[in-house]
Amino acid sequence: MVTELDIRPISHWTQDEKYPLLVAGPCSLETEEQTLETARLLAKDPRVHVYRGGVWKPRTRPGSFEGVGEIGLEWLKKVKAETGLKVGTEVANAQHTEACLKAGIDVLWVGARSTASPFVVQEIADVLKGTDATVMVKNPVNPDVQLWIGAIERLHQAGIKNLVAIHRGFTPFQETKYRNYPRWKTLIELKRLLPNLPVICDPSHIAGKRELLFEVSQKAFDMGIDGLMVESHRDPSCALSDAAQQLTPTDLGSMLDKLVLRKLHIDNPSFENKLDELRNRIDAMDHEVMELLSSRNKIVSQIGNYKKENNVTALQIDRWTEMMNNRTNLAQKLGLDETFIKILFQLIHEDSVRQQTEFIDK
Ligand SMILES: C=C(O[C@@H]1C=C(C(=O)O)C=C[C@H]1O)C(=O)O
Repeated sequence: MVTELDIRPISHWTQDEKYPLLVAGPCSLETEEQTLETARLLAKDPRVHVYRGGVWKPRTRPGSFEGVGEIGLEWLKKVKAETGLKVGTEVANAQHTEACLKAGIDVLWVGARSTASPFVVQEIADVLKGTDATVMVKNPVNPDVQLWIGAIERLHQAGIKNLVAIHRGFTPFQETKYRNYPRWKTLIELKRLLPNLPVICDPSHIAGKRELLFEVSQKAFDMGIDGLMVESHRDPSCALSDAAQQLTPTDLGSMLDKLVLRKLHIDNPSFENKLDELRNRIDAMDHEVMELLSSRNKIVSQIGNYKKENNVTALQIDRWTEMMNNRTNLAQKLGLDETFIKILFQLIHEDSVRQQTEFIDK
């Protein structure tokens, strides 16, 4: 179900119509000096809106650097006073949230592990009730769009209107080149279900390494993302957390220079006309594809009928294997992506078998 939540655009709280939103800063605040020096370097770039810095770090296993705690909020206050940047940090419970409200932290975000826990999100929302806080919600660690939406709804029910979702990738279940694999189809689904929710991308947690940051960020802009949250440290080689994925403020600037920003729409009638013409052709083709699928289905049910009369199984594994080989060869010849064709025919085949078993067992 598509829901129209009363969510404000990012420009409402950044007071800046110049998209995209850029949130940058170290993974963790380590010392007052590191906090301020990194902030001074980042503040030189007018593209940076919010200075981020982790104060309470949710670490996978105990024993690693778990953040400096509340003293970090004092350092963020100094950053705000000195540079004029908005400041933000991650909150993972009611106590963190209260401390941030007291310190006047402008932007709070809920981390991926917290988003996965409705109790945690609710406790944060309860503290924020009645405030005009700005809250960003990272995707849960698993690609569950409803859980992500649920967290956003809990905050919205508490009256929070400055909401932003952050795509930071999902925990991989097998070896991938990413630390957390990006799953653009989950993002597309989120945008479909909550059309007015701004969404930004955290390429640092997706990439896990500096070298991949550019390609992930560009892909995010190609998908129409509203901004980026990027980890940046004055000297990443000495960072106490996420050393491999942070950029110096200078390298962040160079990366931003190279990124091509794209708009959802442009005001150009001849572009619109050409697009309409091509989209009409796609509509006609999709129509034909569906008519062909419907005709295919009729043959599948005729075959189902014969199978029932002759007590033959619905699933015919030899025929299916032969078909798969034939379809993937054809995909190659036609320049179609083999994996896509495999998945497409798996779906078609699954549906045929479902139809036939339902009919045979009736
Ligand atoms: C249609 C049939 O039944 C099943 C469905 C198939 C299909 O959708 O093409 C192929 C093999 C069978 O597993 C058939 O036996 O040919």
